[in-house]
Amino acid sequence: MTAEDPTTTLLRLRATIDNIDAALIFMLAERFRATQQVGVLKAEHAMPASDPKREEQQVARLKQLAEDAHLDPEFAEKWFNFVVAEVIRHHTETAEERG
Ligand SMILES: O=C(O)C(=O)C[C@]1(C(=O)O)C=C[C@@H](O)C=C1
Repeated sequence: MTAEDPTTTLLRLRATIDNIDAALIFMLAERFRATQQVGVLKAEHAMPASDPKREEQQVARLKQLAEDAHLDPEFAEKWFNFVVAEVIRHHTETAEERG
């Protein structure tokens, strides 16, 4: 069996990366669609934008999942905190608009 040409290998791997990046964008869009509704619910019922206890549970769960998947748990936590900071920013804006 002949080895694959390095350029072909690179292109093949990049095609996989592109598919995964596209899936991540769709997943993130769905997540933000859900959190947008949470933001409206919270604003309408005068609930606080953030819920640190819930975040603690999410981080613990995601770090365990990351470990199981051989992904750096610290990276998983950083990713989560980055996304949640944006969600809280949206919630705060929604509360200001509706409050
Ligand atoms: O579950 C909530 O209460 C949300 O507002 C969603 C969410 C999240 O993005 O997962 C965001 C902010 C909260 O601090 C906790 C979780």
